[in-house]
Amino acid sequence: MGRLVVVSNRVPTPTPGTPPAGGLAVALAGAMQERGGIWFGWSGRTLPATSAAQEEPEMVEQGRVTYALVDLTERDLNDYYAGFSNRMLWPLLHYRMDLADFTRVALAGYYRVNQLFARLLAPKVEPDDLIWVHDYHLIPMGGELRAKGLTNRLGFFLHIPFPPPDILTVLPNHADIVRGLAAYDVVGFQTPSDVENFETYIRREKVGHRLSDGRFVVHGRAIKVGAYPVGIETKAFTEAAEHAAKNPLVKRMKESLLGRQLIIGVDRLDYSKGIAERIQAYETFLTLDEEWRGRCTYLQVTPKSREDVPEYAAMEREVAELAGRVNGAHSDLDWTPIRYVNRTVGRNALAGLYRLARVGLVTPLRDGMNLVAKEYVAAQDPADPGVLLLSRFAGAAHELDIGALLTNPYDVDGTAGALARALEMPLDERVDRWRRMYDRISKFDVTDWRKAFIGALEEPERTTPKIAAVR
Ligand SMILES: O=P(O)(O)OC[C@H]1O[C@H](O[C@H]2O[C@H](CO)[C@@H](O)[C@H](O)[C@H]2O)[C@H](O)[C@@H](O)[C@@H]1O
Ligand SMILES: O=c1ccn([C@@H]2O[C@H](COP(=O)(O)OP(=O)(O)O)[C@@H](O)[C@H]2O)c(=O)[nH]1
Repeated sequence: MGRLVVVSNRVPTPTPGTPPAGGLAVALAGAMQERGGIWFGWSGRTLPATSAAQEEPEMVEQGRVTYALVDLTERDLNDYYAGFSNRMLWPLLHYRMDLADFTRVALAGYYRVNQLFARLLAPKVEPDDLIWVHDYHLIPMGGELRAKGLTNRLGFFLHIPFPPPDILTVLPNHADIVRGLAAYDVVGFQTPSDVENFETYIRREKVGHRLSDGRFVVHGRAIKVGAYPVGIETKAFTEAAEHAAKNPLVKRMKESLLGRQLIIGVDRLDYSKGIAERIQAYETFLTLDEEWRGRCTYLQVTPKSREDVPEYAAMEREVAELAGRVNGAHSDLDWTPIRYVNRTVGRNALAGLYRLARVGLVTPLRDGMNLVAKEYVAAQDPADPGVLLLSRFAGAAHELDIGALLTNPYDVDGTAGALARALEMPLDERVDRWRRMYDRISKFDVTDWRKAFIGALEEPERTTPKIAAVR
């Protein structure tokens, strides 16, 4: 069996005790420790803009994983990460054409960093290694590795949505981006809708078609394309929640509630997460359902994210002002409706907070998957579970629609009504809904996800991803 070489922009720096806030790092960390191999990517450090690019990655061994970490210059990081990845691809792939900002300078930086990564990684690769590249920052990486003569099996997984062609074609270089995907042997998306959008794109743009055996021909290469919804470490997360009552943060939180029902939201500070719309829905709920005033507390945990991107700085102000205004208008001397916290909470405490909460509010405007939704379900007490209020536009809704209360986050009044329904839901209905979701995330967890994708990469013709059997 060849080694696994994982490539992703975000590599959790192997420093014990620092929780990675971001689903990709969370999903891959366990999988990497279990299988072992090389994890290659950005170190999280920057070099001054005038420095030369790094010539050799820093190699750090930890357990079964060797981390190969590359520092980026400020200029490279700005053009590739803050620029093309997060001001063009991120908004566009989250259906936000209004926020997309395309510049040739940022595009050049995107290709420059992909070339740098390929140049530094290629010499470390052995002939039978499996290479698995992750996410929108690194789409051209496969083509760059092929250009260096690598014939290894190459897989790519997109953690964020793949939008319909009318949106994708707003990207001036959409044709090159899709040609980049054709360099891989397996391309994985989060949901069947993303696969459908990809198929519609290649058909409409006349660059490929689906074969009768299910594979796709794209730019003349036969590749496997499928939905591999990312999971969580369900069992470990449940155990963390069971033991979290002793956690000092969880204890303090519980005591401070004074018997009120807890509503929880946990999201990076990102416009895709619909935090402002969620706060508005909560305000509407408090206005319409006056009997709940003083009887519930909404905790919104929101670590800051991508602060160098102007749209994120703008929304940081917007959300803080909104939370402040709602608290100003509705607080009482002994009650604050929203606790808005801009800090990262560690995994164990988070598990305990989810378990305390009667409602998990997960209402993104658009999200590739959303691991918080699955973690909330995993953390619940089977005898008295909470209710997941989930946006129909989260990838997780494809799996958790069997038990969650689905909501349209653009419909503020509808979300407010769903919140009241969640808080008032009788125990037997809560148990029934939760059980169905819990079964699903237990039957298909992060290990199954990794095995399904790697199985397809190792034996593309013969492997049927487990997900196909479950749905
Ligand atoms: O690395 P950052 O810029 O700090 O952002 C954090 C991660 O955000 C995105 O996560 C996505 O992957 C999750 C796991 O598959 C998924 O549940 C979520 O819906 C996605 O938004 C991004 O795609 C990652 O590359 C970032 O590391
Ligand atoms: O304070 C926080 C906030 C978030 N997270 C974790 O960050 C991940 C967020 O992943 P998700 O897929 O929900 O969204 P993303 O941020 O990747 O878009 C989840 O595992 C959360 O538990 C965390 O550990 N601490």
